[in-house]
Amino acid sequence: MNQDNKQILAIELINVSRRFVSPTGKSLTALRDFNMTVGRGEFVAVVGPTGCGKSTTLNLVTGLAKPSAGEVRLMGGPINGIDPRVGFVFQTDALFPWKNVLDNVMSGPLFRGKSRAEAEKGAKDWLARVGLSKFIHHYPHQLSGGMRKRVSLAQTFINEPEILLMDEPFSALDVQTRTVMHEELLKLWADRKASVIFVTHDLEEAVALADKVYVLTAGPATVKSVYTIDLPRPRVVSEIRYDQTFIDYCKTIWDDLRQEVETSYRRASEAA
Ligand SMILES: Nc1ncnc2c1ncn2[C@@H]1O[C@H](COP(=O)(O)OP(=O)(O)OP(=O)(O)O)[C@@H](O)[C@H]1O
Repeated sequence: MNQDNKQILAIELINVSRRFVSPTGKSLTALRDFNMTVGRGEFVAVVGPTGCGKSTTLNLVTGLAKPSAGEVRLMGGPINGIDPRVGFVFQTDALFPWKNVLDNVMSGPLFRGKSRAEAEKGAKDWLARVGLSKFIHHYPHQLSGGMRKRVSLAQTFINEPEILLMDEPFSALDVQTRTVMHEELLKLWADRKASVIFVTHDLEEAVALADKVYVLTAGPATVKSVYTIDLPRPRVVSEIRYDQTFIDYCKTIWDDLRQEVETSYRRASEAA
């Protein structure tokens, strides 16, 4: 990558608004004057109260949705539909239940025109990296939640995404498995340094993983504050939570986020 390319931002949301029309015909503004930038290789986490507009932000970056106003840019250019440079990991697995683990991971490269031999070699390599070599002939229903999530990571990383969008990918997992998955994700990410937007409700997860944490306001979401997380890498997620700097970041950001969470709850109870 030459110097000029490095300076081009991976993702830009510039003065973006996104409005929806509800089934009753009422207009709802989910995002308002929203600005966000993600540099090349940067890991950005997004936190905000429930229903504020976090997933809507990701949908705009996928190209599945268009902004009502403003502009979304990827790698310095406009978005034209679904971009092959973008990978996704969501809360629910996108695994094909009728395919075994190997075939699930091979499906992306095959779709992108790789030969069966190449796809199989790549899939086996990635499954080894996520510790699932012994399970390649298993079907998704024969795996634990953590193992399925590992398959999802292999399925995503095999396509070598330059941009990785993650929407609460680990929220359905138990606490211990989540910590293991955090470590795995950071290891996979460190090798290739995709540019990441990671949406989560879990502030500690955001601080442990990210270079920057965006705090969103209660809906309509706009950016309330951006924190740079100056914790050294590589990070050991199971230990970082005892680090005083980590605790200080969590406290400071929670003070900021709590006001928005309270606003959101107050509005919900007024509406009820
Ligand atoms: N397709 C749609 N049509 C109408 N309203 C929508 C649509 N998608 C989202 N919304 C509304 O936009 C707002 C933001 O939704 P969004 O899913 O982005 O929030 P979120 O922060 O990701 O929520 P959560 O924290 O619960 O996951 C919500 O009020 C939601 O009801």
